[in-house]
This record gives sequence, structure tokens and C-alpha cells, in this order.
Amino acid sequence: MSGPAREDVLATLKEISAPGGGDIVSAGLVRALSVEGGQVRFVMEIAPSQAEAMAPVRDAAEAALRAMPGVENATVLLTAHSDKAPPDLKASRPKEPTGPQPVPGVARIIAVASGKGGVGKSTLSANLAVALAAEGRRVGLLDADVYGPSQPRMLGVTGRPQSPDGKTILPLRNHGVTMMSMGLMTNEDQAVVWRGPMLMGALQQMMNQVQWGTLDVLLVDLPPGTGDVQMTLSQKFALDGAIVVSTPQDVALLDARKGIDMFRQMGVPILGLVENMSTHVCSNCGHEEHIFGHGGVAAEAEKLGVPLLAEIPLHLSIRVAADGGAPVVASKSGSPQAEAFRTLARRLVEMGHG
Ligand SMILES: Nc1ncnc2c1ncn2[C@@H]1O[C@H](COP(=O)(O)OP(=O)(O)OP(=O)(O)O)[C@@H](O)[C@H]1O
Repeated sequence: MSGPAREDVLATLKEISAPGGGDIVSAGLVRALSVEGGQVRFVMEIAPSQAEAMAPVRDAAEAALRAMPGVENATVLLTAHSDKAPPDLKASRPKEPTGPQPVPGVARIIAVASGKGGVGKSTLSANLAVALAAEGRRVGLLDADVYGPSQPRMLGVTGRPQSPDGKTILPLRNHGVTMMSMGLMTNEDQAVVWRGPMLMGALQQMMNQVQWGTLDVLLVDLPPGTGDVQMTLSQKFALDGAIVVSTPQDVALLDARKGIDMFRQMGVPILGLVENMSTHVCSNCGHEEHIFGHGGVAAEAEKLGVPLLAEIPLHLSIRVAADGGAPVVASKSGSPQAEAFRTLARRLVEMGHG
């Protein structure tokens, strides 16, 4: 795979002037540069008020890169951060939409959240997405966990999303699910420090610039906890609601409550809780055990006045399937484990959320 050298790419970018003076490389505007074969991409972090001024700079950078020998495609993503607008640009600043907005073509957006990591939120999102597709729904899945993106592995998707025009991003597709992962926009081996504002810009781009097509439901697999991504999603996008995943352990429940409070404060309805790793069913003898206790999530749901949407068993086949790139709903359809996710999908559809 031949492509341009990174230094040559940087040298080309140094020819592009930054609006505030100097070139875009020296001005520190070029971030997360990735040169992979003939594919070059990077992010320019800008103030929202600079969006108009920066569009020609982005176009010039893309044109210059595409003219380089060995470059097949160049993608520059503009991500906004929240600096105050310089006075001279204020007059021409386009009116930013206020309040949460829908994503065109997407009927509902559902956030899948958890108070802490490792409770199986991504496993649930992947299986729920495949299960909703099995119900005939048009389903999208956005993996918004930049620090531990897992959907490409769980859905068995490899390769990079393409951007034919440098402005829109084509999602990937497998098991009937249209998928995009924020983690696919960076190299796996390239440590990118995602600062809050950059994350928010990237999330907005994923929601608006990915060609999701017409969807009945877009699931957003959030990072654990209550951070910038959760806040941005709730503030900027009209969410149908949030599903909160928890294990039966008390500590997880305490964390889950924080997440629930955040969504409630932001006016996002809680569609319900899901208890994951509920009953352990031994794959040898079928014996059932409650390794993490049982009933805690149901009790919590009742206390909070929200439905307990599903209890997903802890079963080896769920993990093995997720690791193998074909969620259990796809690879072992008809198994009780797959059925647990399919029941959840049917329930959401019945509730008008699927
Ligand atoms: N019901 C289940 N039965 C067996 N294994 C499970 C189950 N749910 C999740 N797992 C396994 O637990 C591990 C953690 O799950 P997963 O990555 O989905 O968690 P997460 O909440 O998305 O974590 P993080 O947000 O920290 O990335 C994975 O190895 C997954 O295969």
C-alpha cells in the first residue's frame, strides 16, 4: 500500500494559510492526522464562529492533499469548540439552532447508557440493534465511546468509513445494522487525546455528517458515566429517551442512579433499566446461579418509577459471540440468550420506541 509520507503531507499543509496568520500546521489547527496508504485525514478544531471562515481553508487543504502524488482521498473534519467569537466575525455568524435537534431521516434516537464501565452496555447495544433489525426495523448504531470503541469488533466490521466528498461519511453495515464508530476516525495505534470540546464536535459530526439514511431508530452506545458526550448528546439532539444498563451489584446501581439523574435534569425520558449479567446459566449443566445477586435492578426501577425492560442472563455464549464479531442474536438465533434480547426489542417496538 503506497501513499504519501507523513512529512510530505505536513509540508503540503504548511502551504495553507491559517485565518489568524501563519500556516495551519504552525497554528496548531491540524490534529489527529492520519496517513494510511492513500487515505489522509485530520481534524481541525475551531471556534463555532469560525465555521464559515474555515470552510474555504478546509477545502483548500483537501484540494492540496488530493493533488499530492499517492493521495487517493483526503478528509478534513471541522470540529467546533466553544471559544467566544471574535467581534469581526460575529455579524456573519450563522444563527445556531437552539435546543435539541432531530437528525434528518432518523425517526428516533435512543441513548444506551451505564453508570460505570464493563456492565455490558456495548454488548447490549449490539444485540439490541441486531434484534431490532430482526423485527424489520431500520437500525443505526453509533459507537460514541472513543476511549473504548467496541462496536466494530462486536459487529465484525473492519475497514475504514469512506468519505467520497470529504464532507459526508459513509457508515459501515453488518448483520442488518448501519454502524459508525467514533473510534474508526482515528488510528488504533495512534493515541489521540480527545479534549472535551473536540469530543463534542466529533459527536455532532458523527450524528449529522454520517449518511445514516432513513432509520426507524438510531442507538447511541455512550461511554460509561456522565461526561461531555452524554451532555452534548442530550443538549444538541432530540432524544426519544435513554436505556440505562446495570448489573445487579449495588455499586453499579449507585452509579446508574447518577446517570439517571443527569438525563432527567436534561429532560431526557428514561425508557427503562436493563439488568445485565442477571442470572448465570452454566453452559455445561444449565444450572442457574445469581452470581451478582438478583432483584436489585428491579427494586431500583420500581423506586425510580421506570420500567425494568429486560433481564439479560450472564452466559458464556454472549461473550464468545460478541468477541467473534457476530452478536448472539445473529449467531445463535433461537437460543434463550438471543431470545432475551429479542424480547427487549419487541418490547421497545410495542412501546413505540423501536
Ligand atoms: N450478559 C453477558 N454474558 C456474558 N458476558 C457478557 C455479558 N454482557 C457483557 N459481557 C462481556 O462482558 C465484557 C464487558 O462488556 P461490554 O464491553 O459490553 O461492557 P461495556 O459496559 O460496554 O463496557 P465499557 O463501556 O467499559 O466499554 C465483554 O467481554 C462482554 O463480552
